[in-house]
This record gives sequence, C-alpha cells and structure tokens, in this order.
Amino acid sequence: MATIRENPIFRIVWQQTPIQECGEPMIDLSKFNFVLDPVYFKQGISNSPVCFVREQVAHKLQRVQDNLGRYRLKIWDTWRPRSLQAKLYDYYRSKLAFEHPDWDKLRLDEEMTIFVARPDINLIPPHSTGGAVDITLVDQNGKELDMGTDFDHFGPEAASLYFESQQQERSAEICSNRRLLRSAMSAEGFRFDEFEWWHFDFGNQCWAAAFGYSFAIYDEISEPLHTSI
Ligand SMILES: C[C@@H](N)C(=O)N[C@H](C)C(=O)O
Ligand SMILES: [Zn+2]
Repeated sequence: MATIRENPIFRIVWQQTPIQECGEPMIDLSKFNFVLDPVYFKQGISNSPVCFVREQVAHKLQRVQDNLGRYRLKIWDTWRPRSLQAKLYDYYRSKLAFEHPDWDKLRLDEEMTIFVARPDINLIPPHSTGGAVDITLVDQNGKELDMGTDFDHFGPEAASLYFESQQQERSAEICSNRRLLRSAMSAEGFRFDEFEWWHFDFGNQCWAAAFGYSFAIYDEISEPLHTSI
C-alpha cells in the first residue's frame, strides 16, 4: 500500500473548530426505506445493529435518495459511541500490523490517522456526533454500484478522486458512480472525505472546517437518549 498523506493543517483546523451544539435529536434509520447493512455489527465489532443519525442528516439522506431516482442508499455505518470507535481503531490497527509486519509504530500510526479517527479523549470522532455516514449506492436489484474498492479498503484507491487520474478499463464507470454519489450528497450540504469515497459529514467539526463555517453544530453524543421518530 502506497502511503498517502493527510493535509496536517486541515487536521489541526477541524479538530480545533468550535462547537455550538444545536440540540438536534437522533433518529433511527430503520424508520426510512434505506438499505441498512450495519457492517460492524455483522463483524461482531459493534453490539448494536441500529443506525442512528441526527434528525437533519436523516432527512437529507432521504432527499438524496429521492433525487437519485432509480438508485437507493445503502448505509454501512452511522453514529458510533467513542467505545466503538476505540474498538474499531484497535481492530484495524492490529489488522494493518499483521498485514505489514515491516511497518514500525510511527508508520502504523500515520496510516491509521488517515483511515480511522483516533478515539483519544481530546478529539471528537466525526461519527460520534451523529453527523457522519458511511454509504454507497445500490440499483433496483440491491446490487452495489462499482465504486472501485470495497468498504473500508484502506489504500490509495479508496481516495474519492483516485480513479479520476487512472486509465484502467473500469475507471470511467467508477468515476461516474463516485461522482453520482458525491454530487447527490453535496447537493444536500454534505462534505465528502478525501481518503474514503464512502464517508460523508454534516454538522460536525470536519464539515464546519471544510466549508469555512465558524462553528460546528453537532457535538459528541454518548447515548442516543433523546431520539425523535
Ligand atoms: C473506519 C472508517 N469507516 C471511517 O469511518 N473512517 C473515518 C475516518 C472515521 O473513523 O471517522
Ligand atoms: Zn466514516
């Protein structure tokens, strides 16, 4: 796997972006007609299959899906408590260490920083706000569109614009599918992630920093207690 570099300035900026929590409740996505595929629950990493997001995020996703017409959104992951973020971080760190026995601690840390938000106490993982989603598109038969990599493929090919500069046989189709997802999500105000084509943010610090807003509207939520229907 070739190393790709995260812009360290952006990382510092988003992590320091102020938050003015708007108090929006969480909502269970099973009340909508998305295709739910809670991957981390199926893998035994999470102990809950329920997909929670902030209310506005859910309605935005609904509009994205409505506007897509013949495609539906498949949702792999949404809100994560910090404890799950920590489990996920450890799981992937061990996996990367096993696959790359030649990598030292520094290299492992660098690669991990790109693909999984650190669960450190002084950072707020984007998914822990209810404002981040990991998604893809499926056709009428429930078949996933070709996005060039699997979910959580931690390599350069996962970068949102990677295939824009490739001349492979499938590149044009992959670019078109990724563009469709990105433009549909952008139209609803989501921020796409540079390194993971499946990850989108709304309302959290990444979103605010990327769009130059002076504050984020979603803080960390430890339990989705105040849910809405
Ligand atoms: C682990 C992956 N699906 C993901 O969501 N990564 C981002 C960077 C995150 O952990 O917030
Ligand atoms: Zn994500």
